Amino acid sequence: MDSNGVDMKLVEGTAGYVLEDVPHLSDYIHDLPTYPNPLQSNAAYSVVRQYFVHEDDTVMEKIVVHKDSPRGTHFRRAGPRQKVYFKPADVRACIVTCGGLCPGLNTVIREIVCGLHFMYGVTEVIGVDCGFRGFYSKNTVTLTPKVVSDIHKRGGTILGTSRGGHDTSKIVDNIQDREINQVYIIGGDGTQKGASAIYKEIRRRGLKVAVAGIPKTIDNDIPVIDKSFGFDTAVEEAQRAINAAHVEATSVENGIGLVKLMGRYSGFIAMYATLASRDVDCCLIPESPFYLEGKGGLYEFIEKHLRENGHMVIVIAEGAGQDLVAESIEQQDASGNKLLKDVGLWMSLKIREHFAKQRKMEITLKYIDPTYMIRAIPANASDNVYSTLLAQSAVHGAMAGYTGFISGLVNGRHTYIPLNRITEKQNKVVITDRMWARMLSSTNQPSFMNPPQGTTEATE
Ligand SMILES: Nc1ncnc2c1ncn2[C@@H]1O[C@H](COP(=O)(O)OP(=O)(O)OP(=O)(O)O)[C@@H](O)[C@H]1O
Ligand SMILES: O=P(O)(O)OC[C@H]1O[C@](O)(CO)[C@@H](O)[C@@H]1O
Ligand SMILES: [Mg+2]
Repeated sequence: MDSNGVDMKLVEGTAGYVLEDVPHLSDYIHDLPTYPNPLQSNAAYSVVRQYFVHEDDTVMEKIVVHKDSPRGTHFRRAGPRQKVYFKPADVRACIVTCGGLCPGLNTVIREIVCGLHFMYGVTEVIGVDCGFRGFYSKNTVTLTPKVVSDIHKRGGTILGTSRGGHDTSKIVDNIQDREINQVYIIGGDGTQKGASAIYKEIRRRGLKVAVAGIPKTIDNDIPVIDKSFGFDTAVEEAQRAINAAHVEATSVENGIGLVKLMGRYSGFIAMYATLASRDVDCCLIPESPFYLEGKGGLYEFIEKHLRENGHMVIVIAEGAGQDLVAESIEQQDASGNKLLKDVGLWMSLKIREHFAKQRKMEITLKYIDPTYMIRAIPANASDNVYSTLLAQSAVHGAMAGYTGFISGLVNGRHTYIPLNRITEKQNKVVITDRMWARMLSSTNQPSFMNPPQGTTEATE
């Protein structure tokens, strides 16, 4: 049993080989008919040698091994199978998008619709309006290749999205009422927990409905997968804000450019944007606590840096330093996520206040908050390709009868990962790993490891 009380499908082999397999409709519905995969007669694919994925193909989770290491955990390789468990004419698919926006959402929607249509001949695809609650409180939209043909060029999601409103039983009732038999759920960690609940309820009711998740998270906080779609686009867009901060900071005496980037619990966007830019002198993320006052603190670093260089750029992830920003009431959004205090604004006030009080140095600070600008844009070329492949993998998986899975990239290979595996924990920057060290050595910022006594607490 996993921590959510779901049976894990483990297959063990020699030398410590473990396959963490994904559920299949035939696990709980017996004697399901199968059909030849229509791709066999598809003009585009029929010429491709070994187009179908071999039953036994799996992908290793850890690829750095020692001579005597066990072979370890593997995931099923994604891709089309020889046999499918749905007759195309019988498929009635739906797509829903939940949680915050992310570049590439429309591409995933487009490619699920086009993949189903052009690869499998499925014509009935509906879009659920505005997230999970759309299953029972909104109308649906019909999705055809024509409707979605150019949506990948637009940011956001044409279906709309929302937080909260997940009522498993009502959602599954609706799936049953509408005779939907493939559910594609695009969203982050919360959404995939919702997808897992839907899958379990569908299985409890014994329905022939495949549930496929496509992980979406601009924060890159989904574990196991190499990275989430839209992440690169967001990092790229963040460069524009950092460049502006740099231009502002270098154009005045003792200029400071402060940029706040997304990252609720995970600082990947801030870390990668910093590494990409090289103009950043200090990067602050939720995983690495910092302090302001005293020896080794942020103020000391700023002062020293300004004296030596005359300007500086600071990038802060929205979830960083939340313990420092004093406020009494903790608030949550509709999904139960902690509502963050505006650390960027707070920090800009604190730095200004500190230097004004100290009277040693006059500074000019410009605060740039591009929060929503980095996620409300269309995917760049590489994220478009990535989103396309994730969507196609999800379609192949659902057609092959797999369920309760997400399609995800593991060590550069497309795989099917059990839903429960990615909802158990969040992916975070490990500050004892080499990537954080690379980042620190690019900025030369303090590690903030040894706060002097009495300076770590909220300062107001
Ligand atoms: N534990 C859970 N069980 C069932 N549904 C959940 C759970 N957590 C969240 N959800 C539902 O999933 C949807 C999206 O959740 P949330 O707002 O946390 O965004 P997310 O998918 O984590 O995306 P992101 O955080 O990247 O914006 C909401 O409709 C919420 O009700
Ligand atoms: O304002 P919203 O839509 O709730 O989204 C903000 C949150 O969404 C995220 O981008 C995750 O999708 C977080 O980084 C951020 O805290
Ligand atoms: Mg989330």
